[in-house]
Amino acid sequence: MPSEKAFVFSVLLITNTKLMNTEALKNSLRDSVVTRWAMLFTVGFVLAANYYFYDALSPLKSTLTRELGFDSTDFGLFVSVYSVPNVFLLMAVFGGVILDKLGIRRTGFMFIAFMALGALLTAYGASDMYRNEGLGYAFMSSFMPGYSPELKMMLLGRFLFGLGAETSIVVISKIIVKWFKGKELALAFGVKLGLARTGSMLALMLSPRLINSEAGWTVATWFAAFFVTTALLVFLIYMMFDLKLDKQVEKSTLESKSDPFKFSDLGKLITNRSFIFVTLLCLTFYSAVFPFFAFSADFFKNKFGLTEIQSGDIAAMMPLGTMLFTPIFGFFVDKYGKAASLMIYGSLILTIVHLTFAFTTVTPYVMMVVLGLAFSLVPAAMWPSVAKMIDEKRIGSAYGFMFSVQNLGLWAFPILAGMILDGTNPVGTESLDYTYTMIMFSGLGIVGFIFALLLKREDKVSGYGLELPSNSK
Ligand SMILES: NCCCC[C@H](N)C(=O)NCC(=O)O
Repeated sequence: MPSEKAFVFSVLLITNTKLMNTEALKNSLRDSVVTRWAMLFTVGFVLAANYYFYDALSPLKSTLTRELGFDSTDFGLFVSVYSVPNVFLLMAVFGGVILDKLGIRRTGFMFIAFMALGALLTAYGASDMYRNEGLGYAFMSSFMPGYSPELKMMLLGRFLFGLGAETSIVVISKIIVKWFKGKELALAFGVKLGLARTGSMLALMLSPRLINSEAGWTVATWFAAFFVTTALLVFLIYMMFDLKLDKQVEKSTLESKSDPFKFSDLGKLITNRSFIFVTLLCLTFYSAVFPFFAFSADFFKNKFGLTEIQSGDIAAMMPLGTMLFTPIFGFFVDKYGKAASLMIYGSLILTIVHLTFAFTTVTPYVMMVVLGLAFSLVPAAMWPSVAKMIDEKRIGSAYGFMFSVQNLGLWAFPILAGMILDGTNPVGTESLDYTYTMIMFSGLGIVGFIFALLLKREDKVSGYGLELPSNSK
């Protein structure tokens, strides 16, 4: 019968197409171990440049005071302005939404370009060229006389850098999910973070050495800015591979584009209790780490009477530790799970380290490595856990939302740390007392610990399987 034949023919056709699609999927670029790890190292370079620039001026706090007249509050303001676009303009949220809408290539390029522009402007603001009545100097001198024209130009640069930097991290997180979901996802996140921390470590070690260059201390800021500009070029290489993968996957799976973004999606995020606890842990934990890290070299210099180079080297112990530990914990999470428990241990260790810094003189070399342990446990477990709670199509918006909330802390706590320092140390004090600042960071650690406990308890109800290995979910 013709209708029967037609039915059998269509069943055969569908089965055959499905088989072909599965075959093509198997052979897509992401299935080549070498290619997907090469992609990770390519975007890891962009991340390393991002983190390098973020930390490049941290070991130069006293140089900024000497050369540009910054006090601790100015320095805190400079560190925190990075977060202003992400908190007050919700740039990381919009960046995530734009990412889910426009895709990885266009969003990535646009936001890394912002990073490069911001980095170049910051270096320009500190340069002799600008300070000798260069372009924009007169304008920056014409308002808010309480703030120097150098500080204002550098704030503008860091604002633009922050606007690009956070969204570019969201883009890179989505890239990792795209290439590694269902494979060694947590390990990939661990290596990605290890590469990012390489940037921080290099910044802490190189910047205090570059300020002694014959061409002057600003070599340190220009070097950082050119590193970021190179990252923009490196991202172009990634874009070519991303395009190729999309063509393969489109052909083979007839996969629909991601659904258009709806604001109700944000509503879904903020009513997901596990997501809320992980976001609040992200806010408190990172507020106790990054703002502390920005002041850490100056803290060691003041508390232990060290030079700029020695203090930078000690501060660099923390990212050095994380470069080793984060991939190991990532591997552990993939294989054995226990992500929620690792976040609890990480928060506890963080609190103990800060209390030790506040009240003892235990050698900072050891404590910074221990801090590196805490700073590996939580990130290695946290970021892949989000991919278990949230659908891949919404992962950009989810990471963007978390980053915006986290940036509230990265904005407020450097300013608070600077104000506490200026407030508890009379003007002209030879060595700054950091005790109260460290108590503030310890308090954040304790609150983070509570959110980590709540997250683990909630996981038993929600069933996302945070305690289970990666491929079992
Ligand atoms: N580069 C310093 C700020 C980065 C913050 C970023 N939103 C983030 O959380 N990255 C993950 C990490 O563990 O570094």
